[in-house]
Amino acid sequence: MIRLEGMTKVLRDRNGAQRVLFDGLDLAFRDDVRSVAVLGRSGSGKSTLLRILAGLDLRYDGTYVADGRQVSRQPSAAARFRREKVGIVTQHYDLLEDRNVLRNVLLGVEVRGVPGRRVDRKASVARARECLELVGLGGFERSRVNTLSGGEAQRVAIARAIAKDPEIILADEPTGALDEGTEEDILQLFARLQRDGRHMVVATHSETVAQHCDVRLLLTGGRLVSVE
Ligand SMILES: Nc1ncnc2c1ncn2[C@@H]1O[C@H](COP(=O)(O)OP(=O)(O)OP(=O)(O)O)[C@@H](O)[C@H]1O
Repeated sequence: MIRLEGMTKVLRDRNGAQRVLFDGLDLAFRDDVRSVAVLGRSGSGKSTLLRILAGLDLRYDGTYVADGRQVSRQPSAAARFRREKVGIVTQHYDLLEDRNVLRNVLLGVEVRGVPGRRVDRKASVARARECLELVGLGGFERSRVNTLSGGEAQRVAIARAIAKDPEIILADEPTGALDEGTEEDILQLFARLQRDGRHMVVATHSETVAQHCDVRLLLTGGRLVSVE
């Protein structure tokens, strides 16, 4: 489903010095693998890797293939790929504070809308409500985003990411703000999405989250290595 080959990315720090973040990194899902946990020290590049997989960061060398097709580094093609295939839970949630919870999740549903085709607003609202129920936030539809706790905001971000039923779900520390019970509920939801055929890449520092993934990889020295 997802394959990265020889991915190299070089950064420049504030002083203009070069730093090789990814150095010929390879990543491939075996047929039986639905979820991959990416572990690694702070600053090793986990979020950057997810941004590349999402088609948000296009400045790298190497090959990225998803669903048998090379993902273009041309911005509009990458945006189309993202719109059609990817749901992403970012580390800082990136919710829009001027919209209520329902409208934030609706952004995830309607982003898949094909340009020129009318959006079925009623069906979109029903889907957004369903996703809020799935993350345990039924009843929060009208809440303002800036009144939410960290864990509630994180679950809104998860609801938005899964709302369009994407083939690839990318999640950056998706349970970092959740208590143990809520984390377990979200991990069960992720397991269900995988049983339904979705693929996930999860960046995490949590051993619990990593153990719920099929494969665990450590990002170190600019490459991914297998860990138990
Ligand atoms: N646009 C950029 N320009 C320069 N450096 C960057 C840029 N984006 C990220 N970095 C640097 O790249 C490194 C990797 O960052 P990234 O956020 O991917 O790490 P991470 O493994 O997700 O860290 P954490 O576990 O703390 O979230 C960091 O040292 C960061 O400062």
